[in-house]
Amino acid sequence: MSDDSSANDALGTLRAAIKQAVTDVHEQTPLAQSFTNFVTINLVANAQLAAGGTAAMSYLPDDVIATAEIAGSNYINVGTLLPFFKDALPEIARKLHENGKTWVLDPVAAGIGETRTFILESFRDAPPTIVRGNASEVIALDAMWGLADADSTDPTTRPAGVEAVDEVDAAIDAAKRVARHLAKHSPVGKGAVAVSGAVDLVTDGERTFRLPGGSAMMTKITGAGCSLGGVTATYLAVAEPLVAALAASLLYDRASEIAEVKSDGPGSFQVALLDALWNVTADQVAASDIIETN
Ligand SMILES: Nc1ncnc2c1ncn2[C@@H]1O[C@H](COP(=O)(O)OP(=O)(O)OP(=O)(O)O)[C@@H](O)[C@H]1O
Ligand SMILES: Cc1ncsc1CCO
Ligand SMILES: [Mg+2]
Repeated sequence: MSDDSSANDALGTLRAAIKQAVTDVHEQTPLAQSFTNFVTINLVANAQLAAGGTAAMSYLPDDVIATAEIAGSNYINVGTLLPFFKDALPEIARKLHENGKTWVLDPVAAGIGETRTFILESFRDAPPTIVRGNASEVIALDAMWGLADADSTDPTTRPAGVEAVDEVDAAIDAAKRVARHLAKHSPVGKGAVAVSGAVDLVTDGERTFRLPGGSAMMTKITGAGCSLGGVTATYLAVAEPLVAALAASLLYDRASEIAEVKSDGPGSFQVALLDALWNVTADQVAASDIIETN
């Protein structure tokens, strides 16, 4: 840990809140409900359990809205789309908003296809509390919601399937704009954006942090990002958005480092990742490198 001394107090407060969030999840086993893709649904639920929370997967609006009454937070991931999602997801977002419920969005493959674009655009005025995506997805969402200045363009950006083609740093300005937009509409008055990659980036629109570490093996299993979104919702059940996003991303970085050492390829890596999510301590998460940036 090598924090700049002038920033020590603020970072110290944040570390204490991160440690508290990890501890609270283990002590309170909060439920985070997920409406998530069919590729990685099992990993999402298992990762939420391994982090200390509980899971429930729902798809029909009345079921999602009823379950949200007993859940601490919620998670929506648009990775795989079915015809009814086009009506269901805008309705679910609107009702979560009306009912003052917090939720995390993973805008998987943002920018691809009319249906996905329609759904993601509908979230603009009933937005999530946290967006967790890769750089390409966050850049696409910022553009879709029209948050960028009219004169700023990013010619390198294009839809990227479910994998990122953009570097995390290319998404800093977009992430800050999206975070400020989320905060404006948030039921808890605050929002956050987590951009994953080799060095993760987390911002609440005011403060921005780089989180180094993790494992490149995360890109060799499916659902590392999806399950990180689910675990972010687990933490959002007990903590404010910035703390939840930081705690989840840091837990994933520490757990994936341990899993890489213990495993022998993608199959055993996924198993080792679940074990490590379970075994990493609140102190280990809170002691991680956190680099505040502009
Ligand atoms: N090159 C890398 N080195 C270290 N960690 C990485 C690297 N790439 C991704 N990660 C980690 O993997 C996790 C998921 O991030 P990633 O950017 O792969 O999400 P994603 O593209 O949405 O994944 P998916 O869609 O497959 O679920 C994060 O914890 C991130 O820190
Ligand atoms: C592979 C894949 N396809 C749709 S969602 C998903 C999981 C990773 O985002
Ligand atoms: Mg993804």
